[in-house]
Amino acid sequence: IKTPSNITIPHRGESTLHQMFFILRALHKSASSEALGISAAGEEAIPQRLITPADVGEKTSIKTLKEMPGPSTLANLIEFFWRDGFSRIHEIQLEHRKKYGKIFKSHFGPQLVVSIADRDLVAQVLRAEGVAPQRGNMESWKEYRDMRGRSTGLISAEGEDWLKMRSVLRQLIMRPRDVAVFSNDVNKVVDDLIKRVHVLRTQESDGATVLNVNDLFFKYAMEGVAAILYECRLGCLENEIPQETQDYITALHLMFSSFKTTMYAGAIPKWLRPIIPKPWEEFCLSWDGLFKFSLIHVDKRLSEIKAQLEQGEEVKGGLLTHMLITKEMNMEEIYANVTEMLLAGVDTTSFTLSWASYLLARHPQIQQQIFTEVTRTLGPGTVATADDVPRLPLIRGLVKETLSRLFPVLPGNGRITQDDLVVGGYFIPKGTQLALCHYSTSLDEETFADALDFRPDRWIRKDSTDRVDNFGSIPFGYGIRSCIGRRIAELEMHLALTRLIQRFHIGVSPLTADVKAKTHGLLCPATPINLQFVDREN
Ligand code: HEM
Repeated sequence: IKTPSNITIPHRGESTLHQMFFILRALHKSASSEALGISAAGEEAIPQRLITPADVGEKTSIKTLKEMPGPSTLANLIEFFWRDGFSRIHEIQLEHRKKYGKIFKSHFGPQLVVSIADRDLVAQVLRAEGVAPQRGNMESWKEYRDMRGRSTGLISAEGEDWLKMRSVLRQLIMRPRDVAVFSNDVNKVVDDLIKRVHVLRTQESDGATVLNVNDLFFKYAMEGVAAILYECRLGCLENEIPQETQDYITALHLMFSSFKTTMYAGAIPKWLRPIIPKPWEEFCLSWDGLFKFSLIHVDKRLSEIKAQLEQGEEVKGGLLTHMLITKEMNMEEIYANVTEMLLAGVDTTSFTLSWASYLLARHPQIQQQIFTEVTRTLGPGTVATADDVPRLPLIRGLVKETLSRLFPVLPGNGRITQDDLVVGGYFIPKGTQLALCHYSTSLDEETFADALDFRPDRWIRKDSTDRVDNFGSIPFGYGIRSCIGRRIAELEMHLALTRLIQRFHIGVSPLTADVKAKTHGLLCPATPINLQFVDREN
């Protein structure tokens, strides 16, 4: 980015920052219906505006929410609080889909959630979205920001505020070609990932095993996304991690590891906070840590830019530089957005890489096919860039089969309806919290034959009409409110997996039994994945 010399750089004084947990938050909130934007009329609602079946192509007569099947409040309480349903949200989706059908309702205290577990109904809901869709209730996020005088970012913002920031950011990182320019930066991080594999495996007696690969991929994902967002390196993959980076990791872990606690931060009414202070305190503490880290890095880049301008030098840079120079967002909005993007971009990417490596290790023949494709396409030892990825359909298929089907890291998503709707023959009043059940749709045999099989080649298109992607698997969401970091995440995953497959034969360590998934905000491994990385002969 070239900067005209007359440009003034804003300083802080001038301006006022996939789990995942969007749907979990909605599911677990016990805030009042009003706060949640649920229609006051609730289940018994009579349409304010007459919606005819023809509006949505329905042929049957419209039923009310009261007629919709679903588990009772008591059954839900037992499921979630007694049988630890929080860690089995994905399995519960499948069970409820089987028991109640494509669309069913659940009560969580005063909160009504309508779950949609069908590809076509999900499509109908998302296609009917307005200009600023709402995912779920973000009151606790907003409360923290108001308390500290911070701005909302893309995840937490709504309405006009969201629309404004989204329109800035979507110009910058939504298309593959926007992020292709980061190939070299990401590849430098991949170099360090490979070096780290070498270091870690020497620490084990077989000289091949990397214990708990998610720890490695977490550091890779954080380093990769920060290289793009902050335009700097954090040292996550070094032997000695710098203290400020370590502090950030602690804050991030606090946010996710004490997931239930931080989730309850929003669920526990304010008047109960003096009696049960811990959830809210931890919630604030972890946000403090996340924001602090962003402030350090954004301010550092700002100082560098100012210094360059003072020297009369041309300012070149990436995403952050662009945001700082164009001033399309104020400083608080920049802090909030990089903070929320870093938060959204690390665990989502690292769990997907862990699951993809695990699947490769469990399926040596498929791994060999992918290796053959990579070697034939790139030639031995060539480092892939974003431009090569379209020529590596099995690498893309590997990510899709992992993320879009077997282990969708966000097993569900949410929407609050912004208009009265008829879905699946039921009238759903404006303001209803919907849960879109991606885990169950991604395993639906009607959409994916042999749905439980790991087949990256199912994603290879035979011709231009042969579209295998559809609403049965939308791991990054859909439409105007879909994941803004999708292309960044894909770049990081494609480049890392290609290089790992080129360099190593990945096998399951004898220390690893069958690894099951559990929901902990995101769909993550229930036990550590330990893998062997054996050098391939080139
Ligand atoms: C495998 C990796 C990832 C997955 C599966 C994922 C998935 C998702 C999903 C499902 C949503 C909600 C979309 C919707 O409601 O329709 C979302 C939103 C979001 N994601 Fe990601 N994500 C990933 C990586 C990233 C990365 C790397 C970043 C940032 C660099 C990021 C930033 C965001 C943000 C800011 C939002 C909120 C967008 C908005 O509300 O406008 N994500 N993501």
